[in-house]
Amino acid sequence: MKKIGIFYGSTTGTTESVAEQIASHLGVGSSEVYNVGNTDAKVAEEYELLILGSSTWGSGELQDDWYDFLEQLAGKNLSGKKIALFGCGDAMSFGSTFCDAVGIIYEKLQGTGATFIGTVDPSDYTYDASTAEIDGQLVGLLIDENNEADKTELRIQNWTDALKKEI
Ligand SMILES: Cc1cc2nc3c(=O)[nH]c(=O)nc-3n(C[C@H](O)[C@H](O)[C@H](O)COP(=O)(O)O)c2cc1C
Repeated sequence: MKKIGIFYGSTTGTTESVAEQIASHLGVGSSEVYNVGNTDAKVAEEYELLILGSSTWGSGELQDDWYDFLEQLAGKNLSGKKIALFGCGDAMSFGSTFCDAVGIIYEKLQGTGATFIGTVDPSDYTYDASTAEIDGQLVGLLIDENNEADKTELRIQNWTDALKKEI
């Protein structure tokens, strides 16, 4: 198994909780789970697989703590590393910007040389639009604790099972 670091930004704790659940499924210790609000992006260089998670705020914007971290990360050479994305959002109240932060991170890190893994079939979701959907696939795991909390556990289980096969 490759060395995995999980990096999240979370305003009310939802994405933090999902990050912890992902860690537990992948056997990643709590010392490898980082809040981007108090972490130097240099830490990411230590890992072979970066699992990056952000909730979406405003109207389709990154969670606040992500801005600086993402800027720093985007300036790095991440060739040879893999990146898997996840995010939390609300498909009922924000159906046209559902989990857009995931799409923002995906776009921003395109020039880093990293390989993205962990795409998800969108057919299990109902939303109007999301920048996380590219070419008919979601570029990461989307979680909606506000409306579909009952699906969260299985979504995390399926995603982490699939990730294990890609790493
Ligand atoms: C003011 C406000 C704006 C939001 N904007 C969006 C949005 O554009 N898209 C979306 O999918 N969710 C949006 N949400 C929902 C949050 O992303 C969701 O509640 C998430 O679980 C919060 O995660 P966190 O506690 O980890 O920050 C918004 C919530 C609030 C209160």
